[in-house]
Amino acid sequence: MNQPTDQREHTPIDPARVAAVDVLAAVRERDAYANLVLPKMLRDRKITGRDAALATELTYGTSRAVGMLDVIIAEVAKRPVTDIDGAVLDVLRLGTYQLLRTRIGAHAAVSTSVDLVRSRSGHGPVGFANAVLRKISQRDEDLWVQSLAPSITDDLIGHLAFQYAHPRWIAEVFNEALGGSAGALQAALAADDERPLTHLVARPGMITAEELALITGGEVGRYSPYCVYLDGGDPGDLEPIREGLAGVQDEGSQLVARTLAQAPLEGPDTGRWLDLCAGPGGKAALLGALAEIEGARVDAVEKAPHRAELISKSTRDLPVDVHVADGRDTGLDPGFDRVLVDAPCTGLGALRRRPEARWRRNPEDVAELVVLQHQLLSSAIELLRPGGVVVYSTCSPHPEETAGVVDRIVAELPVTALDTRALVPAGIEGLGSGPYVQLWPHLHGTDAMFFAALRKN
Ligand SMILES: C[S@@+](CC[C@H](N)C(=O)[O-])C[C@H]1O[C@@H](n2cnc3c(N)ncnc32)[C@H](O)[C@@H]1O
Repeated sequence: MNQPTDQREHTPIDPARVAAVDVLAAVRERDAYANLVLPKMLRDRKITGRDAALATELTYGTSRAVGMLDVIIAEVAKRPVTDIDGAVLDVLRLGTYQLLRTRIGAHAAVSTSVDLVRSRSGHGPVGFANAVLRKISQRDEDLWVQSLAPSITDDLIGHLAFQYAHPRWIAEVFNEALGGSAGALQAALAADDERPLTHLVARPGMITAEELALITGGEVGRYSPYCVYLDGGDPGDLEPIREGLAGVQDEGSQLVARTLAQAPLEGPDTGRWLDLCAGPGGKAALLGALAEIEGARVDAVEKAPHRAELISKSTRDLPVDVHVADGRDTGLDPGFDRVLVDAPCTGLGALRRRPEARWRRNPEDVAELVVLQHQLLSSAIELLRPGGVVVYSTCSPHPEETAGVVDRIVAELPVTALDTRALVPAGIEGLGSGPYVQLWPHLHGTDAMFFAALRKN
């Protein structure tokens, strides 16, 4: 059993809360990613079973809600959170999350938090932390939302953003992408605020989704023929994943790769496929498995060398050639039949899987990304043969980096937009008015992936 970092006091603190607060500190101090730090910490500290589940729920839940928790903490502490010592703030956030968003009793939430403050920061801030958390415990989440969120009648978007713990600008982007429907916005923010299922991909030709579901105890996915849903547990422990027969991949991403592999071409498929932004290799691995079945080969381009290495690992034994290059100037011969541009983007569609990301992104990030996305898609079309198909995708529903980029390219270059909705498996509802596809967590249970298929004239 792991022990708390400081044993000055007699109360042993449970390993789950110690791990959670250590991850929150890493996120705050060095911009770490909670979903990378926590699994490693659990393994290193041999935290398993219920303790691991609790640590995961507390860490990710607190990270997702942090902006909302901070407003409540600042109100009660009567000072901005920037004036609170970081180590104390981490514990206050963790304690407030437990009080407002879990079924953990108020006494346990407050007393474990006070113990954590004492063990990490000494006696000085104990009284302060105790008083703040006791006061927060006097109301439930709904009452805090009522008293601190913008008014529902004057500022509906601001209200929903607060209620579902999203920065306001992101709620505005979702609202625009959803066509201004308040009901849809509420559903989208609520779904984005929940713990997502883990999605596995059964690599075609190696294992079927049915076999993978049987081995893992998961459930076969609704839309992608390769998908299995898992509710909890560390997928890294699963044999089919360790053996490379399966991977972790959102079902929406699986549909993107499948669409590229199956889109109808004009003229024969000569077997030259390209993934222009391939790191860390999730889609390249699925494309590689599909290429093997079709007798094709995939060139996988990635600018960052360490991410290119990850592609090599995930595509070992598959017909995939990895190139460290800039997708805007690859040096590869043109004439590809199929090209994927899974563009670098804001990631606003995958916020539920990257707990702290919503509080890190800025609206200013978008303009620069849109320039890069346009350049990458132009380059892809240059590398494509006439009659070939390019699929442009983002894990974002932001109108500027999705339809905005594609519409401009269609107006500028000799390409025709295909009805991408017709290229996904039958029976997926809620794909909108087309021609592109926008998936949503609240409608499809996937990340909010956007994708558009274009054919070169
Ligand atoms: C959204 S991610 C791709 C995810 C990948 N397709 C997968 O499924 O695992 C975008 C990738 O593009 C890379 N990238 C950024 N700028 C690039 C450029 N100019 N040329 C090629 N790759 C680039 C990033 O390093 C990142 O790995």
